[in-house]
Amino acid sequence: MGKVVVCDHPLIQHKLTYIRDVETKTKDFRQLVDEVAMLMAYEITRDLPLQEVDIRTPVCPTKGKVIAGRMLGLVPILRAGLGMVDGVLRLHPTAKVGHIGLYRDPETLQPVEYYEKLPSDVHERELIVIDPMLATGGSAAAAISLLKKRKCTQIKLMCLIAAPEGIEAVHSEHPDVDIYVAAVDERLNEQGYIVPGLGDAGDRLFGTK
Ligand SMILES: O=P(O)(O)OC[C@H]1O[C@H](OP(=O)(O)OP(=O)(O)O)[C@H](O)[C@@H]1O
Ligand SMILES: O=c1cc[nH]c(=O)[nH]1
Ligand SMILES: [Mg+2]
Repeated sequence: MGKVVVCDHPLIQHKLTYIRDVETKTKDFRQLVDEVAMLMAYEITRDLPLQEVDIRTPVCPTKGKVIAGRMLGLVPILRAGLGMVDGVLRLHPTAKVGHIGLYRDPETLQPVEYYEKLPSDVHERELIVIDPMLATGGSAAAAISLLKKRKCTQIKLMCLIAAPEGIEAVHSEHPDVDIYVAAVDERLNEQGYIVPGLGDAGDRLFGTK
C-alpha cells in the first residue's frame, strides 16, 4: 500500500494556518500556496537517487553527487493545481509540466474531464500529480487513471489538505501511489467540502468568487 506522508515542518504548518484563514485575500493566498509547494517539494524529492560523478574543484579532482534516474514530470490538475507548480519548479526547474483539466460536478461530485496535454515522454518520467485539495478523491484518482492509461508507472500525489475519505479512495484504486500532504483534516461536509479545509482552492487562488 502506498504511504501517506504528512509534511509537518513548522514553516509548512505556519503558512498553512494563514492559507486556511478566511481573512487571507487572493494575493497572499496565492503567495503562501506557492511557498508551501516549494517546501513540500523538498520533502517529496527526498528519495531521488544520486550517482557519483568526477569533477575538479579549483584545488584538486574529487567526486560529487548528482541526481540520477528518471526525469521529473509535474502534472497539475486544473485549475487549482496550477497554484503549486511554480513552487516545485523553483527547486526542479528542468521538470516538464503536463496539464489535466478536471472539474468536480457540484451535484454528483464526480470529476468531469475537459483538457489533457502531456509531454510526449511522460511515461518515461517520475510524475508528481499536483492538486491542493483531496476531498472525495475522485479527481485525483481520475487523473492518475488517465496517466496510467498513457503507460505512466511512477506516480506520486501532492496535496495541501486531504480528507480521510479522499486518501482511502485514491489508495483503494491506486495502492501504488504515495500521497504527500501538509494536513489530513477531519471529514467532508454535505457539499463535499473538506472540514475545516480552506474553502474552494480554485476560487481563492484566482479570485473567482
Ligand atoms: O477530491 P474531489 O472530491 O474530486 O475534489 C477535489 C477537486 O475539487 C477542486 O477542483 P474544482 O472542481 O473546484 O475545480 P477548479 O480547480 O477548477 O476550481 C480541487 O482543486 C480538486 O481538483
Ligand atoms: O474543500 C474542498 C473540496 C473540493 N475542492 C475544494 O476546492 N475544496
Ligand atoms: Mg474549485
